[in-house]
Amino acid sequence: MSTPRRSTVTEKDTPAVGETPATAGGPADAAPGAGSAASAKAAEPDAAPGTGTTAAPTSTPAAAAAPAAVSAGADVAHRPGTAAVPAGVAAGPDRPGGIRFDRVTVAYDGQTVLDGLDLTVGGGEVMALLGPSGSGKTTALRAVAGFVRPAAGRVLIGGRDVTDLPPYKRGIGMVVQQYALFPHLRVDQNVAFGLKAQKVPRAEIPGRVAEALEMTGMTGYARRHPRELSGGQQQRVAIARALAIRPGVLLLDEPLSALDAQLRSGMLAELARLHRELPDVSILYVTHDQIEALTLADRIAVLDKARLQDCGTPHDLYRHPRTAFTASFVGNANLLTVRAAGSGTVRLADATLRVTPYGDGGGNGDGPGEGAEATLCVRPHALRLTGPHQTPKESNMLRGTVTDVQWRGHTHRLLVAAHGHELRADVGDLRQPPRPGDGIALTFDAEDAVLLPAGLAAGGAGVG
Ligand SMILES: Nc1ncnc2c1ncn2[C@@H]1O[C@H](COP(=O)(O)OP(=O)(O)OP(=O)(O)O)[C@@H](O)[C@H]1O
Repeated sequence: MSTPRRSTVTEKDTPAVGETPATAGGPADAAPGAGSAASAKAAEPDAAPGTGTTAAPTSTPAAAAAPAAVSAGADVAHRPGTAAVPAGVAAGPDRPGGIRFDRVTVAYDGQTVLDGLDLTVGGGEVMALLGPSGSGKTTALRAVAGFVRPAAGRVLIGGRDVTDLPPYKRGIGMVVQQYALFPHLRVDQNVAFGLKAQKVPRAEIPGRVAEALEMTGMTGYARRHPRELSGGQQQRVAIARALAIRPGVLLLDEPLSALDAQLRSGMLAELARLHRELPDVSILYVTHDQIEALTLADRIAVLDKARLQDCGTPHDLYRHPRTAFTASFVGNANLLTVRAAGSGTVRLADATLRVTPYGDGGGNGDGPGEGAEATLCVRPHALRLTGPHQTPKESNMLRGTVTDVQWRGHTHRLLVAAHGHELRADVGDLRQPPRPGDGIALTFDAEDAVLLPAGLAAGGAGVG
């Protein structure tokens, strides 16, 4: 997979990206049902009318069957005409094909839920959309699928403006959390569904179904019904169905969240393998699981409150978050309120700490003036345990009192009250871990301490 670096430029700076024809195997003009696995989250009640489908299953693949109805549903965004269009913060890698959000704004009943999204998913790239609940991730995906119409902006797939095209003409495959298989159809029939709708020649269909089932390891299950499959197997069938149409773009909306932890990790590896086998397929992957995003994505786009907050490679976002929000959402972070003290140092209560200043690797622009408040991001694993009375050569030492010790198998997570914050430190599996009440000292390197604009720093943040 490609590993382009994060960019702060807008699309204007990279005009060719996403504008050239797709190289992926997706049909440019798929027939109805081409996105046969294309159903929005669990069900698309608003996409169902007029589809001529048979009874919708509990986890309705309504959209799969009903693409044409989308433009008429209540789901269609109004055009308020007042949508803010902020400058984009990301540009994609320079590979043709893929998806381009050209300042896409989506509103429901006049309320903007996606605000001027300016983002490119390069040809063959895996882009994770990561963000808290309600941040607009699924809405962005649905704008690509054609289930929601932007109030402003354009969506391009493979360089072609698809904003006004119905879903079935977009050459997309889509997989959602709840599998959305037709319960009354066998596995092979489910997989064949989109191909028939796409009017693939009858003689070709068995081969295409077999190919998709093989790719997903489901060859032996062709004649079963969904109820005879486990959740993981059903999701494989849903993926097979999406792949059978040979889409140029694969949209995955929390595809693993209905699975248990072990299955999730297995399926994650499967998805990575599938992507290696289909290097031209661009994947947009909606998740709020940072591990999934870090594992699978070439780049991660972080959304919050309807806006793109940051975009970059997993490593870049993790090592050099630009905002406290990104730092807390991509990986775990201790976020400490500090004051700039000049010459690459900050003050945290009575401690002076050497830090990575703004702009060093992270592109945070000008640093805070001396005495100004800022946020310091230190990852839990960057903290090293040392004795309370030691005076190491490096200046970055925080003294505190252990408030809790959690054994996590390969690490001990220490919670430490220090300098007005509760720090989290992941310090390896200790033979003799400290106990609550013990005084300890933690040290860290300046390059592991990233200075960020002030904000979000009440005693640390992050998940896990
Ligand atoms: N059909 C709809 N009508 C009105 N509002 C909607 C509709 N669909 C989504 N919204 C609202 O749009 C906002 C963004 O929703 P969206 O589903 O895109 O968020 P998300 O980031 O995918 O969240 P989650 O992680 O919980 O799925 C939310 O406030 C949601 O309530």
